[in-house]
Amino acid sequence: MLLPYHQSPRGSGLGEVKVMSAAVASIVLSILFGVWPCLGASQIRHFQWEVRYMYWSPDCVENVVMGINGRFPGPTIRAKVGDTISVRLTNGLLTEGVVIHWHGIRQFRTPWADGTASISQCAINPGESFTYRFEVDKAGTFFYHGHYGMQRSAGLYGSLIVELEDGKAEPFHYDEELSLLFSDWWHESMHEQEVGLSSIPFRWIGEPQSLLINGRGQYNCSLAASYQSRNSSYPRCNLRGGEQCAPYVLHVRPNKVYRLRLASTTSLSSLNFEISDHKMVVVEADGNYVRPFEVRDVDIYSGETYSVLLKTDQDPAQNYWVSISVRGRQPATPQGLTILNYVPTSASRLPVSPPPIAPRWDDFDRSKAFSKSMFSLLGSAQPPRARDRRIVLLNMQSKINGYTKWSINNVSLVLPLTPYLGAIRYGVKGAFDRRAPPENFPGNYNPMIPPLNPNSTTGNRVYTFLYNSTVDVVLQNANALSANVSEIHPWHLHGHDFWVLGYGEGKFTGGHKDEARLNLENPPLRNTVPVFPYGWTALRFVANNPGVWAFHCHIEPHLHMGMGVVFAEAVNLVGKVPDDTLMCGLTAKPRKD
Ligand SMILES: O=C1O[C@H]([C@@H](O)CO)C(O)=C1O
Repeated sequence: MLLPYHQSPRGSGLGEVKVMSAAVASIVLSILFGVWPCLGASQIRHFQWEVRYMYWSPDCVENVVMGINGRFPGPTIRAKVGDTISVRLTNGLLTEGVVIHWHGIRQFRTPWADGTASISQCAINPGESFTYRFEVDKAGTFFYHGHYGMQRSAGLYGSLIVELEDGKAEPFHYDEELSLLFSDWWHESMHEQEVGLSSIPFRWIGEPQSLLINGRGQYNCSLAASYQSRNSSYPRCNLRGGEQCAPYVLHVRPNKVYRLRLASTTSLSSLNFEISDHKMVVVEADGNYVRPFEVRDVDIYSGETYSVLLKTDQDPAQNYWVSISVRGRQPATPQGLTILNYVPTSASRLPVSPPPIAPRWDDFDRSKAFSKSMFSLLGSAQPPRARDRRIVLLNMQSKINGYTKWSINNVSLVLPLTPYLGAIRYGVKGAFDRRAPPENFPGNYNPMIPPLNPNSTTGNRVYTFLYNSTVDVVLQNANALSANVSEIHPWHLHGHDFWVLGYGEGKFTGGHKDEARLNLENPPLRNTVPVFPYGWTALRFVANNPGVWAFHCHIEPHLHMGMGVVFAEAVNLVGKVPDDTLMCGLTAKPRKD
């Protein structure tokens, strides 16, 4: 079929092959798929990607990473509200499946494109291709990443930025923008990590070797060596600038306002982001506007994104440090560094003072204060006043047959072989346990001490919500297996944004005291939220997106160890689930003789 394709004026991403006009796109789509996209200036943005392992040196040490079209991190997708993204993904991994999740995109009417293996689709086999086609209906800062096994730890991720429609303005002013994708990096492969987590005795992955900014870090050397005390062991990095591990320098012009788009795709680490001598104003979180607030540094958990405004109002003859540091776990990883360079000052001129000193890793009150200073921008959607249902999810570390696991209400998630979406949509029997999962944990459970009986079970049941009902989820943190240990868990919901109603200490009882902590006036909308040690986090969402959706701890080893649940709503309203998402388990078509 010949179509009048033309190059996108903004189509800069490698792998973006062609852009069809809206009119042609809508006709083609309606013929092919029976859907009618809105007419207007929206476009279909086509990308052709191949995922492959390749040799790469993210932190100056050669490893293999999962690259896309020969790049690490993968190419940035830029689109406008209303556009349709179409990514033809070829699995060039030699012997393993792959899927890609579009983190923060709600996938209205396309739940099969959510990119979650065993939930929304079968993993794409080596050598095969699959097309992710979905609409981006909301402006904001997003990213994408692998969602099969621990492929995010292998480096399968990149940025996804959705701009406002032409003619619409953000509720804040800025001159330019820069995008920073944060990640953590191990020298041990994702497969070794998975084996260790699934072994007796348990082998924890440990802290990362390096923190990466836009895929670049420096192991065993420091950009800031000249400031360090004499007993520091890090030598100066000998970088010329063209290396894969050379820092991504932020070049800025004086007296401008920059929108920095921050996204954390870390496997494990909670981060603190700071730029020396500069304040920032937080304006967006997970694709939602927040009431602007000024900060010196930003806490960012795995799965979260922010936009912050940075005024380049410091001495333009100097350069400044940009740093990310580990929070929430005792750090064993040097801070990730790069330079804010005031053009035309030479980028190789080192800042006058040493890099910012990170807040103490266990100053949880400081972390909570940051999270609690987030409110939605005036005029944002408010939550329904009343809930229809409330579930409480206890986050517990547990044991199953001697294996170390994470469990929710005493159940550790093991995904079924047949993806839920097709299994539920077509009523496939025996695909998973159809009984309702536990809505709460026993009243006499004390989350402040290690579990008295650490043994839990595996399961794959689904929390099913009535269409358009208002659901409250309370995440209850607890003591882990060891005494005096409770960790931060950033929880990410697929298919929805939720309002963060509030945070509390200790055990959630649902009494007046707890209810009084809930903000129904201007809670921020997000898709990822932390639950702090020994505390609880309450959130509310409307089950308005027909499909099956993962809700899980975004710490990748924790999800691997079972720390997630599955939500479903109105699957009967889901359109025809594409055959190529169903070619495994019980939805694979029987062979005709
Ligand atoms: O899941 C985890 O396991 C280890 C520790 O609890 C047991 O070694 C750790 O720090 C985690 O976050």
